[in-house]
Amino acid sequence: MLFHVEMQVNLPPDMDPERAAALKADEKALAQELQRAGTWRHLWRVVGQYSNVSIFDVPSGDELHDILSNLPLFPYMDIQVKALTRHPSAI
Ligand SMILES: O=C(O)C[C@H]1C=CC(=O)O1
Repeated sequence: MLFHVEMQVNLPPDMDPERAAALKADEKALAQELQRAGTWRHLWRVVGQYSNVSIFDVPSGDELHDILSNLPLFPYMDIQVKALTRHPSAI
């Protein structure tokens, strides 16, 4: 199943910079592992925002929830998910 996921990152302005850098490095490593595995199909930056638009390919919403809730930045993100299905006019 494909899912369209928007993640808005809201790190507290007073977060320790070393803690923020460590979270971002951990997030990057996991994001790249999931991309290599074909699970995180697309990852795009939204211009002018600390947010991304992503496409995930996972068997179920439960599995997507597990992945998203285990992201290091999860406690600091607002996430919106849309399940996708094939458009009848798509070629
Ligand atoms: O930067 C972001 O959009 C948040 C998150 C998603 C992938 C990653 O490395 O960080």
